[in-house]
Amino acid sequence: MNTRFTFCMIKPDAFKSDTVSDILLDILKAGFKIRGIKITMLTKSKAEQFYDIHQGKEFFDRLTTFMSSGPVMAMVLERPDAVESMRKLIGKTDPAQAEEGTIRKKFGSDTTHNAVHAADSYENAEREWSFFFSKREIY
Ligand SMILES: Nc1ncnc2c1ncn2[C@@H]1O[C@H](COP(=O)(O)OP(=O)(O)OP(=O)(O)O)[C@@H](O)[C@H]1O
Repeated sequence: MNTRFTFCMIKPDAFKSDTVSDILLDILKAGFKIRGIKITMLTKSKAEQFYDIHQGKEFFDRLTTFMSSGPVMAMVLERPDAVESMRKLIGKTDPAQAEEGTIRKKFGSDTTHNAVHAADSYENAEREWSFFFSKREIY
């Protein structure tokens, strides 16, 4: 298993130029290299596929409607211990409970509009970047 790579996505609520650039700065300052980057918009059905694991949960429709409501920035990131480092950098799911200085604390509003997604395992990271990138789009 390669522990140098992870997947991250800036969600539609944070897709404003100031916020995007601040989040990118936080990611770069944490020592990540950007190996793939793409701005796209998910259809409702693509968002449902991406969050398939949450099918049936109370928030599933809210989450997938929000995720298909505007542009997202998908990224493949590299640094040692990539998944753990990125999860630490984004903070807890609910911005109100996220640690000071984390991306969700600074830029998220609530549990749905929480600014960023980051993969929670190396297996999921690969599944998630394959959803957005072909091999030749990762440098
Ligand atoms: N109770 C909830 N109410 C509303 N939205 C929720 C709730 N729990 C999770 N979500 C949404 O679903 C996403 C995925 O949930 P998960 O439990 O995987 O959290 P996470 O791993 O911190 O977030 P992500 O997968 O986006 O990085 C969350 O980021 C959030 O946007």
